[in-house]
Amino acid sequence: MVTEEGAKTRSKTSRMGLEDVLVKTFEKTEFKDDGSKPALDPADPTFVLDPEFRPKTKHNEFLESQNDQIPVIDLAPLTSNDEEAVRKVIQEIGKAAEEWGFFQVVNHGVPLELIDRLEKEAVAFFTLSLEEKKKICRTFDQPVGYYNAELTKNHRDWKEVLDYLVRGSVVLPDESNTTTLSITNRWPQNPPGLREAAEVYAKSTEQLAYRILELLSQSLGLPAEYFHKYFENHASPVRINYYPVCPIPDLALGVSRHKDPSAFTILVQDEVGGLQVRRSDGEWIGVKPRRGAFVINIGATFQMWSNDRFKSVEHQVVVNENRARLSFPMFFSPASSTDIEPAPELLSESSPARYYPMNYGYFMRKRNDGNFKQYGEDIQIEHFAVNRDSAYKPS
Ligand SMILES: O=C(O)CCC(=O)C(=O)O
Ligand SMILES: [Fe+2]
Repeated sequence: MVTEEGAKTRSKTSRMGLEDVLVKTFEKTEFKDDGSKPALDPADPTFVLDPEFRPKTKHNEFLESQNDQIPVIDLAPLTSNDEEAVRKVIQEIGKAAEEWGFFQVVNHGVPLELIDRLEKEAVAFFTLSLEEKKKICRTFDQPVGYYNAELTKNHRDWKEVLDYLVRGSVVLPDESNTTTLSITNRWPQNPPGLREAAEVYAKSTEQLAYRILELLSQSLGLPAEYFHKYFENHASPVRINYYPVCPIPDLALGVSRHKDPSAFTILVQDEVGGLQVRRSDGEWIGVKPRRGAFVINIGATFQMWSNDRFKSVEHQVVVNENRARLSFPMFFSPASSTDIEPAPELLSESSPARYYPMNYGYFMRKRNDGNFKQYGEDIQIEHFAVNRDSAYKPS
């Protein structure tokens, strides 16, 4: 429900461009200010999805055939001097980004202990009382911290989150560059070790993200550092997702179907399972948990940069009645001032640009507006497609 207050804050949001910071939106529904309630109330009808959006397969159902699994890519050769093996990794990554838009990486250099440590701290945090967690509740002026009322594509998610920025803080200009907004991570007092575990995890994941960025560029035949310049002021968020046990797992989703707007997302999931990817034939394929592996998925930004060679693919999260689930996505995103367009080096007469340039900050703002049904269309990069009769076509 969007209240009058929600409408007010929405326009404030547009003005400030807060969405540039967080990939997902915030403060779209009001908190029930009742610390004694569970963080998610199964009696709340907003969790019940229309039949067409409900999950078709369970969190722990996976197809057996290897051909039905998203590719698993071993990054071990990157630390060797074996150029041929590195070339093979680049090729595999490019192929996975083109065919699936999703892949897993192993031997990636992020120590397993960092993941285990963050999992332990995250469980300690999310099992605190709602009242305690809400002490660092996300607000408009500080869109980082705890939240339990997120919508994805206008559907309520069965999840709690703790959002923070990889680089700790960011100063954002507003649209007219006259005022700035300073956002700084907010950490709970309890558990005392969460902050450090989260910060170390973010730094280590950021290094891996740069490595993946380079490999993706190389697979397109571009220099490894081609896209680095867009990330100098990146404000990529990490999201600690906690999906509590859900008494209505056939009716609700942890995260409804969506595509990420990031360049790509780099995610660790625990052993419970629940992430599902929509294959080109429409089938939802479960991503089998692999201890310590990172799941990488191409976001809208890289699809555009690659002029549709890479695919940004829909995914969703299925919850279950027996076990809570954790996942830690980092949405590796360019600075909000970046204009995204197909890389000119990839274009030719026979392969012209499929998109008009799109400002990343603008894209994020519009995505946010789209989450309020009455305010805006839920835009996708397709709205910037050259052959579409698009409202966003430059005049
Ligand atoms: O929890 C997951 O596995 C995926 C979460 C996700 O897709 C998102 O937060 O955008
Ligand atoms: Fe996602």
